[in-house]
Amino acid sequence: MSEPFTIAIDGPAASGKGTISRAVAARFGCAHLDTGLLYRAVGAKMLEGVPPVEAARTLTAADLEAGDLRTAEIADAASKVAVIADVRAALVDFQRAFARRAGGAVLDGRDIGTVICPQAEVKLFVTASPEVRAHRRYLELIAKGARTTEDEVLADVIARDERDRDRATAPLRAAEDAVFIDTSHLGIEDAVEAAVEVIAAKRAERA
Ligand SMILES: Nc1ncnc2c1ncn2[C@@H]1O[C@H](COP(=O)(O)OP(=O)(O)O)[C@@H](O)[C@H]1O
Ligand SMILES: Nc1ccn([C@@H]2O[C@H](COP(=O)(O)OP(=O)(O)O)[C@@H](O)[C@H]2O)c(=O)n1
Repeated sequence: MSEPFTIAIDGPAASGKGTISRAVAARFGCAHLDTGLLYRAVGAKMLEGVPPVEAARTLTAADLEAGDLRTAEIADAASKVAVIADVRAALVDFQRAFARRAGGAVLDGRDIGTVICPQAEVKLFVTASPEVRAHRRYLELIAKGARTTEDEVLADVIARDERDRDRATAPLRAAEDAVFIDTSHLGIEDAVEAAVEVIAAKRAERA
């Protein structure tokens, strides 16, 4: 992809959007931005005592690589700072510039197809049942040595989805022109193939 070509991938917690995004970026040779990491980095700073809006306005690349941001505690903090309109506003320009870079870009998050890149050439909305998502996230967390239970992870996932769907600014929802991929009964390879098919068809339309 030599011209800007934006692929927006949204969906609830642990639906598989990051896995699909990384694979799609590798397949089409474009850059990938996990926008959840921006909110996680701001959430982590809030837990250290930095006011969230200040953290968002001064975020650096190093903050995105600071330790393990993929913990349950930081996920919860991320969804709390993500409710604050000024936090979201501080992160918009960076995401939009990334989306239009030469060579194409894949961004995954909650509001990419609706707010950050409403003009994206491809929009996907990745879903799976809460139980399937919690199971996958549970396996991921215990593999890293976290002490938790599947019930606890399910409660966290449901609470975070509700906060993300119910907030006033840029709530989690599918864009009207998004293509849905339900990964509840799809393995990783099949989920990636489903996404690749949609993207390849859109690229062919454009050629
Ligand atoms: N289709 C799938 N089948 C089984 N496991 C999956 C699938 N997609 C993702 N996973 C696993 O589920 C976990 C969450 O996936 P991830 O892509 O990080 O989700 P998200 O980015 O939506 O939070 C990871 O451990 C990942 O390997
Ligand atoms: N574009 C985005 C990305 C994430 N977020 C917030 O950041 C939190 C963490 O996002 P994430 O994508 O890392 O979470 P997972 O889906 O990987 O569990 C979400 O629950 C949202 O509250 C957001 O509001 N907008």
